[in-house]
Amino acid sequence: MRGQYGKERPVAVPSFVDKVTLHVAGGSGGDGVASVHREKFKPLGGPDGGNGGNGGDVILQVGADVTTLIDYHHEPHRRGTNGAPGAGSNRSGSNGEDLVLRVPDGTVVKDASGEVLADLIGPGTELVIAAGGRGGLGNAALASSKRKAPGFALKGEPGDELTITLELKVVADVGLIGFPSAGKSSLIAALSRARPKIADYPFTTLVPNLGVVTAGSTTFTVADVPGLIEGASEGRGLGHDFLRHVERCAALVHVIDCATVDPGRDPLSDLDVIEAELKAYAEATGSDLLDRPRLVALNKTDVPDAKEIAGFVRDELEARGLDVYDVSAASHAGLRELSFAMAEIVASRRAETPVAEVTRIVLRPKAEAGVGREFTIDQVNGQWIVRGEKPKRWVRQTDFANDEAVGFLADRLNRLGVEDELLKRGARAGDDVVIGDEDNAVVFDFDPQIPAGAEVLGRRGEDLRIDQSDRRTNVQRREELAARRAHEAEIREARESGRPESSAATPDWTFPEDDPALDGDDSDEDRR
Ligand SMILES: Nc1nc2c(ncn2[C@@H]2O[C@H](COP(=O)(O)OP(=O)(O)OP(=O)(O)O)[C@@H](O)[C@H]2O)c(=O)[nH]1
Ligand SMILES: [Mg+2]
Repeated sequence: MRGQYGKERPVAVPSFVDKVTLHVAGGSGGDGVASVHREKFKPLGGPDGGNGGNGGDVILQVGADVTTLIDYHHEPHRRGTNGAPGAGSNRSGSNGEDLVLRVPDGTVVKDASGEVLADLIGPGTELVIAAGGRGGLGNAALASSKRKAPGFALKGEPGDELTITLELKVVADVGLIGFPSAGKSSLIAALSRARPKIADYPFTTLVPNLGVVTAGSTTFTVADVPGLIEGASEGRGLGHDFLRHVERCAALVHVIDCATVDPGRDPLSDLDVIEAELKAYAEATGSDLLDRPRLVALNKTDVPDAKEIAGFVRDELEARGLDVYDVSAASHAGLRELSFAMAEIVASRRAETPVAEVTRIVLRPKAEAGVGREFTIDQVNGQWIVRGEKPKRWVRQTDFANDEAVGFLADRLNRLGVEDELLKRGARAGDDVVIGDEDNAVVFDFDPQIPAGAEVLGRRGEDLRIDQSDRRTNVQRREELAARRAHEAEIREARESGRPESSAATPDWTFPEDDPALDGDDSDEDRR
């Protein structure tokens, strides 16, 4: 819509949004880089590729001054900033910035299936809803004594990505409940500075209004929710949706219209209808709403007939154990007593409940492979499916265009015991081994004979993976070295004396000079 001067005219928008669907994604981690230090007269320096920065998280944070979710209604896609890639000369990429999404107190976070992930209460409370991806290691960080100049780097990982719904449950101390047009909005307007819409037709209030009331030394909040009618708990009228707003309240006030001219309605039956709705709601949702103390405000007593009706029902209500107040939102009669009664309940409830501490909630991915295990292997349709956080992550970090990087992945998987387990389970060479997310899986040919890493390939005839399991001590190494020297001397002697060397040519042991099992650094790169 364009106004007179071509400017955007403000479009009417709902001012209170209490339920939104949001798509959140952590920033991607930056790629590590493979680079070799270059200097004059030193053409082949060491690896100096820096690490990629971590992607930024998406964080939900309760803000004391935030009252609606409307911003997310307008912009439902949010993501953290990506980490920057590493660079040569050991320069790390910068980390992506976290994206902090401020939400109102009382925001319930659910996943796409409707499962509650968190209930965010108390200003400052935070939830890391989508973690950023880790940056990949550069080749400098991947170098080790067995892999002096890696020609590859790890890729940054994508951040978590998920669809959530945010639902606002008003966190108020006192909830006003009652039939449409009972005068709930009028009452909150008379008690506080809230200025809700008031009209003589039902369902004037469509979303809750909050007001702040001070009585004596207690300051508390009062929520005016949309009118309830019979069947509300089954979705009639405005339905379930707003009953959840009174769930958090310490006390409920029945606002009863004593001036109604509707046939078939009177204060007692109105109260019964509302109570039945609360009960049905509590049963359907498992809420403990029925435990809340109740007050009764017999409203509109400025109307003579209404004052009389209020007098008739008072005894009956008190006999039910209820605290009853004659009030008039119009003349403000009885409001002082009512507000002090509310304050008293609120104060005693506050004294019982300790102040909620500011919490930071971090959702960790559930251990996919089960407790205490790094991975699981299942056989499905003739394929071997390897599941586990680490294998999945390592696959994401691998640059499959680089053979050395693929070898490094195979090395890591073997160190974790994947190959051993596959052999144990009866996998044969040529079988498909699937690792990774369903839609992002990588299929390998199982080939247990081929040495894993590119550098491992450099030493022909040795299967280093066998040696890895039996770590040798330095004493053993020295002994083996001495044995090898002796053996070489034997061969030399044999050559010099013209004897055939065949008998001495194949020692029955191997001596990798650079045994990967002796590198203490492997665990560190595996943890990334
Ligand atoms: N005479 C009189 N009229 C009142 C009083 N309180 C509210 N009303 C009138 O009752 C009508 C309904 O008032 P609201 O405050 O909008 O009622 P509500 O309970 O918020 O209604 P919904 O939002 O539709 O559920 C309006 O016309 C008010 O002016 C009162 O104390 N005395
Ligand atoms: Mg209202």
